Amino acid sequence: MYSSSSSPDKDENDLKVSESTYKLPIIDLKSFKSGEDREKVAKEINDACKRHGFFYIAGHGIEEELIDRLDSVSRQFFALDEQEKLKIRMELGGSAWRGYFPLGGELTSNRPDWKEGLYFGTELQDTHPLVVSKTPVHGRNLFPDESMVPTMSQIVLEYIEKVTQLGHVVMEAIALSLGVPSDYFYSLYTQDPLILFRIFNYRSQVIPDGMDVRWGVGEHTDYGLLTILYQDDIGGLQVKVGGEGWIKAPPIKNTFVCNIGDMLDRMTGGLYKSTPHRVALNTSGRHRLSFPLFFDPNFFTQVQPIDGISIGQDDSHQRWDKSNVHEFQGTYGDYLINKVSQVFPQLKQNINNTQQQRSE
Ligand SMILES: O=C(O)CCC(=O)C(=O)O
Ligand SMILES: [Fe+2]
Repeated sequence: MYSSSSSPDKDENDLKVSESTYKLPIIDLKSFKSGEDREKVAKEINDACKRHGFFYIAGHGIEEELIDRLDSVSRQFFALDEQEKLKIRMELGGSAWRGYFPLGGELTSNRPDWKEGLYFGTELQDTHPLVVSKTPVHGRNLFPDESMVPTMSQIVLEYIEKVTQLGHVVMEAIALSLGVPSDYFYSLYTQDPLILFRIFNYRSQVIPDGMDVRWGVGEHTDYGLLTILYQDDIGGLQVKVGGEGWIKAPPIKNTFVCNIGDMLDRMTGGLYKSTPHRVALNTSGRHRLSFPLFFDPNFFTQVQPIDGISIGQDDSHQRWDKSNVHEFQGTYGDYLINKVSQVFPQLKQNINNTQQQRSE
């Protein structure tokens, strides 16, 4: 999830990406989940978040078989004719912000990203009060016809459910890593978290002449608390770590990549930074699939700094979006919609239309 980036012209795909032995840490959650060694894991998370804002998690308990099934139905979907895929295009999802967007349908840095994708979130029925009241980014998912991609809906919903549970566990570890009670985030922000889930396909193909495309996804930070990303074996994710420049975050079997978002940066007064990242153009000859799940504060909560943590310094001059996350006033929903409208002007339009209909 991202908004427009500064992406200066000198930022070519392979420029200054360190090939060195620098590695992001892998944190094994097994002993945290079993309760055996929570302090050790909390300490590792503390180090990782202070240094990079990115880490891998192993021992997460999500079955490989579920991920394989998700990968397989996603490939089936992206292999369909464009016409078929467009039957669930995002415009049909309205302000719920769900559905398919084609290649070039999302802008970063006012340039199209070289990816197509599917947008999902927590499944809410049309009768749910938040759907009845047309709350943005809440609603029913759009799935391909069962005859086209059998079982995709069940697999996606099962994956969202399980990775959301994992998100609660990682947030407990993050709470302990900050010296607050393990249920700190749950009790204040994530009892009913905002969950958005994407499936991206970064096609490996030559960019047509005249199209100004530089990245799979341009430089950005994520907006919420925690992103849990599964990526296939192709690679391309790059992370900007302080002092080191851009480094690669390659796929590691049986792990997820986690990174913290702007709201955790805000709550920790910048102690845990939301770290910029981007995805290089895919030239591997095979499609690259990635599956980020955004585990975010409840839409209606106002995200405040943790008691006792000093208010973060204004770092907007260094940030890709030139904004100051410490200064923001409003709910998480306000923050999100404002950001998202920059990449999907159409969503803002849908929300405005909905609000207008409501007031008529
Ligand atoms: O596809 C990836 O590896 C990363 C995607 C990403 O950064 C995002 O969706 O926010
Ligand atoms: Fe991201």
